[in-house]
Amino acid sequence: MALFPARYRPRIGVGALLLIGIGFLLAALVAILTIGGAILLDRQQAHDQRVNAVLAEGVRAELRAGYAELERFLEAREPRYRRAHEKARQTIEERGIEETDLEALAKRLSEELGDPVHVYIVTPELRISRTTFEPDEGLDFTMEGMEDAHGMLKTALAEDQVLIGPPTLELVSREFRFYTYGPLGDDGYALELGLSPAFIDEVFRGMEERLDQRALYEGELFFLVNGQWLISLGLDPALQELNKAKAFAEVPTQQDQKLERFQRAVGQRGLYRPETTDQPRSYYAWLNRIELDDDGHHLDILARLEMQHPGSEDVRKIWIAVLVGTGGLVVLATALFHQMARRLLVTPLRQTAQAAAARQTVPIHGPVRWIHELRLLAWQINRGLARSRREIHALDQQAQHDRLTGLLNRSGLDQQIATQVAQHQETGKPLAMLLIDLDHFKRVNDEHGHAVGDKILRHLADQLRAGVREADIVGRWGGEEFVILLPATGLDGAQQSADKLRRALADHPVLRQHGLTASFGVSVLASEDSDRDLFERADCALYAAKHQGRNRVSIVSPS
Ligand SMILES: Nc1nc2c(ncn2[C@@H]2O[C@H](COP(=O)(O)OP(=O)(O)OP(=O)(O)O)[C@@H](O)[C@H]2O)c(=O)[nH]1
Repeated sequence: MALFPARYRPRIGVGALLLIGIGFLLAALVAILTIGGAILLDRQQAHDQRVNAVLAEGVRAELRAGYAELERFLEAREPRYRRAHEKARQTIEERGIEETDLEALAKRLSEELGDPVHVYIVTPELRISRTTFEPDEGLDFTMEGMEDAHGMLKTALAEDQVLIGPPTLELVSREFRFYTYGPLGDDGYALELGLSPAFIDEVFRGMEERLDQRALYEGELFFLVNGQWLISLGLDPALQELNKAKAFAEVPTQQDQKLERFQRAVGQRGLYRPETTDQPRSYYAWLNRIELDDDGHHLDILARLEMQHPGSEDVRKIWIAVLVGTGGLVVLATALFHQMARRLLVTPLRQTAQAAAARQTVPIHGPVRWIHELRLLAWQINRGLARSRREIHALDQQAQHDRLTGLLNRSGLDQQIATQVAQHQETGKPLAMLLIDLDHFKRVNDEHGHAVGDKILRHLADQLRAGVREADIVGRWGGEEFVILLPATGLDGAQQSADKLRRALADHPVLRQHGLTASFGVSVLASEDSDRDLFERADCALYAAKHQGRNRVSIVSPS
């Protein structure tokens, strides 16, 4: 059998409702995270592009500034430098550059200038070597690390990769170095090791593959030889004296912490922002790596950038917005769920419980109509209520009726008498009572047994019921004694009715077969009477009828 009648067929269940709600929430979360993620990605890409742009322009500007600074520095030196430079240039031009041997060149310069010439060489291992060429002395390459540098320099010169140009004397090798010539205080002249334009070109060739936009830039360019800090390209104010070589040598130990950051940037080969930096807008970008020789010597080029609006700030703001959005959505969804649960479940359940407690029918409308479980609950409660009403009614009927005759029993009669008395008091209409008792019924029981007695009682009841009006109330008071209430009937009418019944009983075939008759006591309700008064007077009348010989009607009217 189906659980529900067709008209109660379920529409939507609580489970489905929850699933729909959770599905909606998840979909919203996925949407928010997807959109947020897309925006984040977009911003991140925009940020990377901005960084690349500032790198491209910034690095170029850095290089230009470095050279300009160097030139200004050299040009601003004392006239002695200019004179020395000019003299050196003329010397080399006059004699040509057949001698590509640095030692020979330095020696010749020394002799021409009449002053000592110092050669500073920075090796890839960052060892600074100084060799002094006195006008009349030979070369001394006995210092530590000189052999390597000497070899490289010799090669560069041997390959005729030497360039002379103003304002400094530059001996340029395509490999990685240029040399500047300048006065060294009162000690003579110096050849300094630097970087060639060809080398810078090589740097850019690598970089330009990665950088294609231009933007404002503020920062520095750095070189890292074999993973160790070398120097920024622009002239450091601290290095503006001619003892630069000494400063170069001291840099690694002074910049230990900085070096660590660069090394991390090199390790990442990309944009790097130190987590613990005291400059939150500083970035370090790895640009390129140049292999210096076959022995693994290499040079990394790095840039430090100052970003006006660090991308990470932007990204962080978006993340916060996404998180706040998600949190807000969760709060909103919770409030929505709460409202839904209250409207669709809690309130209908509470109303259902109240209706059930008051034994009232649960109305099936609104959420109760639409939600499967509520509908089932309401329907079952209503069905149970209807059943219990029927049962209560049946029990009530049972409690107020006589099982043998089906007439009202004493309890039922009491209730009817009270009702009729109340109506009488209300309407003023008369009320009569007949009290009927079989005569010598004991004899029948004794002679024929109780079963026959019962049968006679049932016949008597039928006869009484059949002999009165529809509105009259017939009941069994107990034993063989019966009561008939006659609403809207006065004493005369009651007497007539009693006479008629008495005759009918006397003529009843079954009663007559056993020689049975009945005595009647009749009375009417007086206005000041209670229920009890009416019955007692009827009982008195019955007693009188019995006493006067039975099979008669006796009347006791209110005094
Ligand atoms: N068969 C049967 N007998 C009943 C029932 N209730 C009462 N009686 C009998 O009714 C008889 C009443 O006897 P009594 O009170 O002496 O009255 P009576 O014999 O009718 O004599 P009077 O009333 O004086 O004429 C008793 O024998 C009861 O057992 C019943 O439900 N069924």
